[in-house]
Amino acid sequence: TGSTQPQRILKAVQNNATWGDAESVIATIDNYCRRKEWAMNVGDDKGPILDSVVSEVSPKVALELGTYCGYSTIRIARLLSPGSCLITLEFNPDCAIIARQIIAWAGLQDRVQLLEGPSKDLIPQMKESFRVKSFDFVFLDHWKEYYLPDTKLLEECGLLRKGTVLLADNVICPGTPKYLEYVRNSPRYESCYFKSHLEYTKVEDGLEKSVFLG
Ligand SMILES: Cc1ncnc2c1ncn2[C@@H]1O[C@H](/C=C/CNC(=O)c2cc(-c3ccc(F)cc3)cc(O)c2O)C[C@H]1O
Ligand SMILES: [Mg+2]
Repeated sequence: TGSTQPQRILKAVQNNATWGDAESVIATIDNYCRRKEWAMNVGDDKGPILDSVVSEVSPKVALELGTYCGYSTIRIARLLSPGSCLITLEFNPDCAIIARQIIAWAGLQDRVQLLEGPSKDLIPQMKESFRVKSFDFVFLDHWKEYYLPDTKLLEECGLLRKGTVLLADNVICPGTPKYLEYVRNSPRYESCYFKSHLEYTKVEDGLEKSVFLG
């Protein structure tokens, strides 16, 4: 039986990246996915936009929906100030086990809490079980049809506060029409679109930044 894509990405990191060096892990994954095997990482075109929004918000408590191999987890966590934390949700155990190793290779395991399970089960546990008051920043990059229901769930659970920034990947490709319609038309959000490209391609894609107004 062959290897999985996450296993191959981990091997590339172990063979090419410097232990404890997040930048080298990011560069290794981008090189591997651009030259050898496309993978659904936010990538090196949209990545700097993610970086700039995270740096602007400088969140104390951040949430990521959809870890996959941990590429965007590392992009976000490397920018967090000490004492801040990123909670990332992943329901596929095979992805989770790989992501934990890639996050550790980058030396960021102390700032990241990877929780295994579906977002709809984990989000309602955030206050009681994970002692989260509210999130300062949320990165949405999981199955696209879950962006809208999970945003509504975050609202209902009181996990968004005045000024919380939501940043959504893939609003053009594959596309998240119901989510876009919601955040662009709801009076409770101030939204803007950052045009870019689908990772490792020339296809248009972009990130939607939406500030919750309370
Ligand atoms: C509900 C829920 N809870 C927890 N983890 C969840 C979850 N839904 C997915 N996940 C986890 O996130 C990851 C899934 C991410 C889904 N992302 C995608 O489907 C995705 C797809 C593309 C894409 C674009 C053009 C093409 F031609 C083909 C693909 C590009 C991207 O950047 C993507 O994020 C892995 C999965 O186990
Ligand atoms: Mg994506």
